Amino acid sequence: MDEFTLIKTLFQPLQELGREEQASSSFLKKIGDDAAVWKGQGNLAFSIDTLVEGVHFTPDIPPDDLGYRCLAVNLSDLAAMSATPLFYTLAITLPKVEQAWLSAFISGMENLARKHQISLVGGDTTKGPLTITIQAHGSCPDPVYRDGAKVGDDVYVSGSLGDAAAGLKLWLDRNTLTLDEHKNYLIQRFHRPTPRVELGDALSGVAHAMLDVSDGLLADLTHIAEASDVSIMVDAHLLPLSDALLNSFDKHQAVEWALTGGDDYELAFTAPVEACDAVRFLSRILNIPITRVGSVASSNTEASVQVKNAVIDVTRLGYNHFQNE
Ligand SMILES: Nc1ncnc2c1ncn2[C@@H]1O[C@H](COP(=O)(O)OP(=O)(O)O)[C@@H](O)[C@H]1O
Ligand SMILES: Cc1ncc(C[n+]2csc(CCOP(=O)(O)OP(=O)(O)O)c2C)c(N)n1
Ligand SMILES: [Mg+2]
Repeated sequence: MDEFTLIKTLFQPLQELGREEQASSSFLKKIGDDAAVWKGQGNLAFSIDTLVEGVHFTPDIPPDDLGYRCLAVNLSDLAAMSATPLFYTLAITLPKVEQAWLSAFISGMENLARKHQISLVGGDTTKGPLTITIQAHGSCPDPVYRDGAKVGDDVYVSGSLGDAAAGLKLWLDRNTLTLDEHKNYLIQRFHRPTPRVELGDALSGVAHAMLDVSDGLLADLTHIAEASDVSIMVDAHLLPLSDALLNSFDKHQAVEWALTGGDDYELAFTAPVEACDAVRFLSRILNIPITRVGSVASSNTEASVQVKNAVIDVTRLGYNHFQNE
């Protein structure tokens, strides 16, 4: 059973058991998007993600980068809902308590927490194989879901794609390479992704559907296609590839990573053609590149994502825990 079948068949049924179902509907969204949305005093979005040594990061990642990364990937999920982060909880499992390592880990986390002015409000600490789980909570007056894509929408992504997958490769091979400025930039993009919090917030009322790119652009856009019952066409010629990536790897490799590599934590969203000026304006005032990479078509058969002009054979759409199990 693959990751998403497992979630759908085993975990999703548990979402129906809440007391609130009988009273009035207090959740705008439970399982199935980048975060759940609770409609209390204003909407609260909350999202949880775990990072496991050897799966999400290598054992020798600098601990300050790890602290930063753990919080960043969770804030990215809030951004993808157009939520503003408020507070977070942390569950950490450590093989041993090493003071210097922990101080560095905390400083990396603190760096990002200060930037977004969010406090840690609870958690859990245990001994065992290094694993970090963060639940991030945010206010969400006007959430953007995955299911709102409309036929004719343009499809956009923030920043550049493929950098993180390249960064992982370089980090693994670093002892056999000379690391120049470009290669160090790519490693940094893998270890310290930038959650697009301000952009996610600003896209509420503009984007029809949105998510963050964690597994790979094609895998993640498939979630929008399925939730919205549309097909998405991505033009590989339009993919935003950084100078650092193009300077360090050949074009085929760059395109493959941009389409399927994952770990970039950029936002992918759809918006109506009329919103094109608004998107351009946001890109300029926030100083974040935003690139149109395709469009939304009706799904005559099955909702899916197609790629044109791919210079590579697309054999997998992205990362999937338990793929082929
Ligand atoms: N063990 C679980 N129990 C309940 N819901 C889950 C579980 N694992 C994943 N989900 C839900 O499934 C959806 C997809 O999860 P995931 O692919 O991890 O999203 P993301 O890429 O945004 O982190 C989300 O709504 C998430 O909350
Ligand atoms: C050491 C290492 N090997 C491989 C990867 C690649 N990788 C691992 S998990 C993953 C997908 C994102 O993780 P997931 O747990 O699915 O995050 P979510 O989609 O829930 O945000 C990717 C691209 C990595 N980040 N680190
Ligand atoms: Mg997740």
